[in-house]
Order: sequence, then structure tokens, then C-alpha cells
Amino acid sequence: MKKNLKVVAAIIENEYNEVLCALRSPQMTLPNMWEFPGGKVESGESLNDAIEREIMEELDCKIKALDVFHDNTHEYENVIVNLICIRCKIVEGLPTSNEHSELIWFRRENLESLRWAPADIPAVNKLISE
Ligand SMILES: Nc1nc2c([nH]c(=O)n2[C@H]2C[C@H](O)[C@@H](COP(=O)(O)OP(=O)(O)OP(=O)(O)O)O2)c(=O)[nH]1
Repeated sequence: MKKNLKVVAAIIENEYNEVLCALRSPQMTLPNMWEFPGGKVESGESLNDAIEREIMEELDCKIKALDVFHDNTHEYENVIVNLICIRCKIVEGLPTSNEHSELIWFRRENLESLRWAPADIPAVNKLISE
């Protein structure tokens, strides 16, 4: 049976309506695909605590979770990912890439030009069409 993963990802927008996008490194699963930064929810952890912890670990900056933007379940070849995208705002610091190959701020209308992890595509489409 495939493993089910509960994953939170941060939708962080700046004052120019640009969204923070992260490129998964060649060493990660889903290598060289774009994603919203985040990671697996640990047992007993709330979604907000999980995204705030993951962003501190991955991007070295403090965020506040605002609300759930999109919730999608995607079946990959080996795993089923429940990806919960949460709108967040930066409270302290600037995002720094600890684990990703690249971090960029991208305008919503240009998001479709990136090669996204398949689970992210519905959230990306919602961002573009909003
Ligand atoms: N962080 C994040 N993960 C995503 C997104 N979309 C998507 O399919 N995933 C998948 C990739 C991973 O299989 C899973 C968990 O993310 P993770 O960031 O903890 O993955 P990881 O590389 O640490 O996983 P692993 O190598 O330890 O198995 O969710 C996304 O937008 N953000």
C-alpha cells in the first residue's frame, strides 16, 4: 500500500504581488521541480505549527500562518501526498535557501512557466486565476 503524507506548503507574497517559489534540489525527491516551501506535518502538530517550523528550518525566517489557501491530494507513483497550501506572512528575517537550489519571487501570472511538482498545479492555477 502507498504511504500517505500530509504536507504543508507556504504561499508567501511580497508587496509586488510576487509569490515565493522554491526549486527542489537534485538530491531531493521530485528533483528539479518547483514547489512552495514546506514539508511533512509531524504527528501531533497543528498545520500552522508545522508550516512555521518548516519555514524556520528551510528558509531561516519567521512566518505567521494566515489561512488555508488550497488543499489537494495527489497520487504519485510511490506515495500519496495531501498538500495543504497555507497563506503566510513574513514576520522576521528574509527567506534564505538552506536546502533548495533556488528561491525566487515570481509574479502570479508567470507562475505557469515553471515546472511544478504535480501536487502543486491546482494551487498554482488558483493563484493565476484569482
Ligand atoms: N515541501 C513541499 N513538498 C511538496 C510540495 N509538493 C509536493 O508534491 N511535495 C512532496 C515532496 C515530498 O514527497 C513531500 C514532502 O515534502 P518534503 O519537503 O518534506 O520532502 P523531503 O524532500 O524532505 O522528503 P524525503 O526526501 O525526506 O522523502 O511532499 C510542495 O509544494 N512543497
